[in-house]
Amino acid sequence: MKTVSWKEQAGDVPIVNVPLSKSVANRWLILRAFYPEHIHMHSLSGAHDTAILQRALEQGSGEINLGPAGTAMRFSTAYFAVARGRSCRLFGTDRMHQRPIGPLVDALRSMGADIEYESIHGYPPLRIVGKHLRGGQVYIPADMSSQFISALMLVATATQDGILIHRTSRGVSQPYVEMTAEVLRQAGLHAEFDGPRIHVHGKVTKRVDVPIEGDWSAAAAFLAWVAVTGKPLAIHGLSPKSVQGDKVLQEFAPQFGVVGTWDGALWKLERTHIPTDDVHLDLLDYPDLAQSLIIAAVGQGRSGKVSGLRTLRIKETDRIAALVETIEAVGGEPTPLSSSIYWSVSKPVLPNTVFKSHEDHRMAMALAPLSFFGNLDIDDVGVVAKSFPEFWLEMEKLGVSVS
Ligand SMILES: O=C(O)C1=C[C@@H](OP(=O)(O)O)[C@@H](O)[C@H](O)C1
Ligand SMILES: C=C(OP(=O)(O)O)C(=O)O
Repeated sequence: MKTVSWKEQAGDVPIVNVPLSKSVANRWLILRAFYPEHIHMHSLSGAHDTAILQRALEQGSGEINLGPAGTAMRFSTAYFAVARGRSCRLFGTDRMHQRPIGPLVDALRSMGADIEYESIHGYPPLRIVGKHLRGGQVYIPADMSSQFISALMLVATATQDGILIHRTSRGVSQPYVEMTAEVLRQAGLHAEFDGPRIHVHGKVTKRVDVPIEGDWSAAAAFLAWVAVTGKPLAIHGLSPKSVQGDKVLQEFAPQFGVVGTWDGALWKLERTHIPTDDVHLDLLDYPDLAQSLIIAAVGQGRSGKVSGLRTLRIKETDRIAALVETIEAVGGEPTPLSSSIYWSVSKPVLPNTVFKSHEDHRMAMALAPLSFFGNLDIDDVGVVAKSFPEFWLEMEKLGVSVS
């Protein structure tokens, strides 16, 4: 257990850094595994999840531990399914074994992949014997995780004919699919969309120097800090024209009374007022922003409703349940539904209780702005390393200390 405390800072507006995007890095790692001669990554996200995927690809066979890294598990499943002549067992944390993977396994098997469930049908651990796959058409529901679609897209280049993916239901986290397509195009591959169909084909034939990108998802915690505390800051490392969907934070900021301006490589954030209306957001496309934005609203003393949260129940923890617990702890009244949450709150009050991060990096980061109201006890602050190992060091620049 650690106590997070905040002290008013004097001096210039602080500049915080975001890590490199783990989502972008994870895509390039898969492509580099197919094309080590062509794809050159000059720096890598420090996120533990990215290190986990890198290690898994280097290990190449045998017992492969993917820990809590969901994207790494999904991408590795597709990668090892097409890794001819190699056998592996993919496993992770207990929570990983509760996160579904069935639709991806079904799609890969429909192309001839050899994948077996070790215990529960539809969930890791998996046993995979890599084979050469022809590719062709696959059908897959898109309403559980976009990572399944991205995984298929990333391995299409290793199949003989490429893959024509038919999405059989409305997609969640759609910008991540577009991010995958953009990365494929940057590598010189073809990713063509036609309604629910995505056709991915081609081979990498030229040298690619991988462009680096700061992590927009990580920026949500800093936007929330400004929204709750009213203290300005500047974020270094982001690009307004990123391939990441979470750059939508630029559009969400005004809903929290926060003005964002670009000054060269800095995104400067300043709160002009706390809006008096309720917060209404649909985050179907931006699930990773939910915790920070909801706690930002609660910290501003605003009620609201956020929809599009279906996938939050199957992430590092049941994030809807974790949010309910947090909102209740500060005196709000949350109502969870299957894919949304609404709540009422007036002024948040810090209770004498230990907040739980539920082994979820985004929960720990989202809690940070509550330290504005008093000393905040969190059971596990180290969990941030999954995507942002330097998070608490960056928060020190804002006057936050962890002891
Ligand atoms: O493809 C990716 O890099 C990701 C896709 C999203 O997952 P879902 O598609 O499962 O919502 C997101 O929540 C996750 O953090 C990263
Ligand atoms: C859901 C996340 O990651 P993953 O699915 O890769 O575990 C996340 O980083 O918020």
